[in-house]
Amino acid sequence: MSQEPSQEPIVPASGDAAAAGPFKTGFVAVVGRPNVGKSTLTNALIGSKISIVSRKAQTTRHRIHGVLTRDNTQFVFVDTPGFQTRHGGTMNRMMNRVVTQALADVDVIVHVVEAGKWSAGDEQIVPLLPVSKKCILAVSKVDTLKNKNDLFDFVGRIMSKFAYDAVVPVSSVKGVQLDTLLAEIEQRLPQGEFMFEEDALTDRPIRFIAAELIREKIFRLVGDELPYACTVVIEQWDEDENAARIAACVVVERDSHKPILLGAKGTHMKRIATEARQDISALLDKPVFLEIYIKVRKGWSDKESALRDLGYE
Ligand SMILES: Nc1nc2c(ncn2[C@@H]2O[C@H](COP(=O)(O)OP(=O)(O)OP(=O)(O)O)[C@@H](O)[C@H]2O)c(=O)[nH]1
Repeated sequence: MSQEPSQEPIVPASGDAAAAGPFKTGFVAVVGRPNVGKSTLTNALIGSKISIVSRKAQTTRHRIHGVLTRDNTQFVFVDTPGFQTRHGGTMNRMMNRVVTQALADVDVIVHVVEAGKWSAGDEQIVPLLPVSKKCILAVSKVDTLKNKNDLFDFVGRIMSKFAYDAVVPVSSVKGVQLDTLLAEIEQRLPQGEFMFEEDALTDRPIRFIAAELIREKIFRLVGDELPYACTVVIEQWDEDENAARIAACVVVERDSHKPILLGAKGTHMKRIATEARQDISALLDKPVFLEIYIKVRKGWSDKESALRDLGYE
């Protein structure tokens, strides 16, 4: 994605009582194995599921997930794809490279692990954590724990693997300790002027977000059966002030993936399309007509060029 050249630093509007300096700002990466709750946590921290445009200053090579501005602090959350453990091949290597690069120049890393569940996937993340960075261990989904005392042993074992700067047990679903986690991150951000407008949430183009919303529905509904085997491409986008007509194509790897996506009598696909349409409609603030097609493109996830065509870097 192209980046705007740096402009004047942005400071909160004068007259805002909370806005007297010094200001803190920095990049925060939320990492962890798939399914530990990274996206849910990041969204809960930012406080909005859908985030739209409005980056002003500062060149960055990060992909911005969202920006949270609280009083004198701006948290810039950057995207790092899940560390893939289930799927071999080119896709993994590319993904892992992206993770390592993303970690190299952020200010704070939040390593998310799921309460009571440590697996080989988590183990693979530890050597990727740069020792020179501030790193916070967030133990997610604590609402699922039957015995809270088990948490002490669990955390103790993880702390023996890496010198985390802080540990915060959280539940994104129940809103437990999210403020504590933000405070721990904030403490470790460097001083600096804000890089984004205060209401900025992300720099992703709206079509990309629409495709992500569709992909999210697919993963929610059939993710276990279709791990990393599909992507979404927006093929048509006609929008006027009254409505948007969108055609999206879901690309899967095998013929056998098609019926999984469709579900019995098309029920899965219907639900995916309905939920995605509602979200995109809320995002655009107008009615949306959404058509979703399925295409089979054999072996696409193992071909770097095909991946690039589909928008992966
Ligand atoms: N009970 C409970 N479930 C949660 C919580 N946070 C996330 N989940 C669930 O855990 C699952 C995975 O959450 P995601 O946020 O998609 O996890 P992720 O780490 O971003 O996953 P990848 O995209 O595969 O890397 C979803 O079904 C969430 O609803 C939580 O605090 N409590």
